[in-house]
Amino acid sequence: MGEFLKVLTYQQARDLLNQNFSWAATELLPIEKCGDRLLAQDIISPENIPAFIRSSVDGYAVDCEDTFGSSESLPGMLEHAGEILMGSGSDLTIGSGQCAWIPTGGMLPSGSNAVIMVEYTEKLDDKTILTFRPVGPWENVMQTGEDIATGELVFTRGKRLRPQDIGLLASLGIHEVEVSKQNRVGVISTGNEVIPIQQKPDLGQVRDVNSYAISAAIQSCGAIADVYPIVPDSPAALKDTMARGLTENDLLLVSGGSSVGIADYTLDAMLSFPDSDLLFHGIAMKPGKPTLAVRVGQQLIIGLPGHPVSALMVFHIVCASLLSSFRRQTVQGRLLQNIASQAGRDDFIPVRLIPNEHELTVQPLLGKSGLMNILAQADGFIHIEYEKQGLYNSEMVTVTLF
Ligand SMILES: Nc1nc2c(c(=O)[nH]1)N[C@H]1C(S)=C(S)[C@@H](COP(=O)(O)OP(=O)(O)OC[C@H]3O[C@@H](n4cnc5c(N)ncnc54)[C@H](O)[C@@H]3O)O[C@H]1N2
Ligand code: MOO
Repeated sequence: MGEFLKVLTYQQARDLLNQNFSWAATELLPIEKCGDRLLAQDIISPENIPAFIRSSVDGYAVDCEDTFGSSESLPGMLEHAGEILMGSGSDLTIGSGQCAWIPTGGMLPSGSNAVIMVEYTEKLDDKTILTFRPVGPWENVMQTGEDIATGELVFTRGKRLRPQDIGLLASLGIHEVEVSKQNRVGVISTGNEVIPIQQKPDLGQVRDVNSYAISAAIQSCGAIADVYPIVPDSPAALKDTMARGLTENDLLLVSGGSSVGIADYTLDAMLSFPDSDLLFHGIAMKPGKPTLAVRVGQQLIIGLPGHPVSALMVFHIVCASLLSSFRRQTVQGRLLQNIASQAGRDDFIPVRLIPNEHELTVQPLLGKSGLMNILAQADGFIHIEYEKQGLYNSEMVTVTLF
């Protein structure tokens, strides 16, 4: 039986993993395939949006000065000089005292600098329009480049593309962009007691929770999870599956067997690869103490604790930043009870949020790391820092949301 070697704080562990993991290569993809992908290039606008001065309403294009002084009781009178057609430029020019019908999105004719909405006008006859209120300069108009100007930095490298971002790229006519290739992450569960979820466990057996929970977490980071069949407590079988996992993936996550028990072979199997280097074994955090990581050549194998709650929490806190720059949202709430902790380790405690009239209250969900239901009920988690010995009832705390 070994000892925990090279114990780090969770920040040191996270930094070390980030230093030893490189982004997958990039690929050029059509924007319709880029939802949720990470941009691998800056996007500079090649043109102005809008490219011409556009009306934002249906109405009449006018020189605003010609509407000054008009009111319900004393309407102004303008000559109807023509109509702007949608989707084409116009050589119409508005002279003094004239107006032209313009649809929403139409291009303003020269001589006009505002649009009066149709509901504030009345057609007296084919040639005459009454105006019942004044409009100011550039009222109801979108200026050239008002949305985006030529040469403007629209997005920076590393940004996750959301539907509205894809829409903006479409508006600029950018139909393909360089994005990071999706990382492939191998997921291995190990343990003689762990069985496929389709089977009914005998006494002493448990269904394989980690393969499913961890691969869902990997997918939520935008990466591809590659799940391997459960490996029994056999160093040779573990090494075989890890060897396959390393050739087929960018990163390997192995859950179980990471502690120091007699059947905990994960570390030995990792270190049996030539060119392997132990980055850490043990993190001063709860849950997650037995977490370990080994670099094999240019690749990483991370050993997550077997307990499903620990495995998932360690993934969120230590591993997720390898795959995604996405930061989880936080909210503030008032703690509902004292929580004791040990100085010299970071604690992460699942919590439920209870909305109150004026603030959120935070109910800690305390229990052992094997209790998956705790995490399923949690809205997020709170952090008790390394040097603290606990948190007090009624303290305001920051909750990181799942
Ligand atoms: N003497 C000590 N014992 C333990 C320590 C310690 O510091 N000293 N740490 C404890 C902590 S904390 C954890 S967490 C566990 C982690 O141990 P392992 O990573 O070696 O995991 P196993 O022993 O293989 O499994 C622990 C537990 O989780 C269940 N398990 C494992 N894999 C799965 C899976 N894929 N799906 C569902 N459940 C799984 C397994 O049956 C065990 O019950 O070590 C403590 N011990
Ligand atoms: O990783 Mo362990 O949860 O501290 O049970």
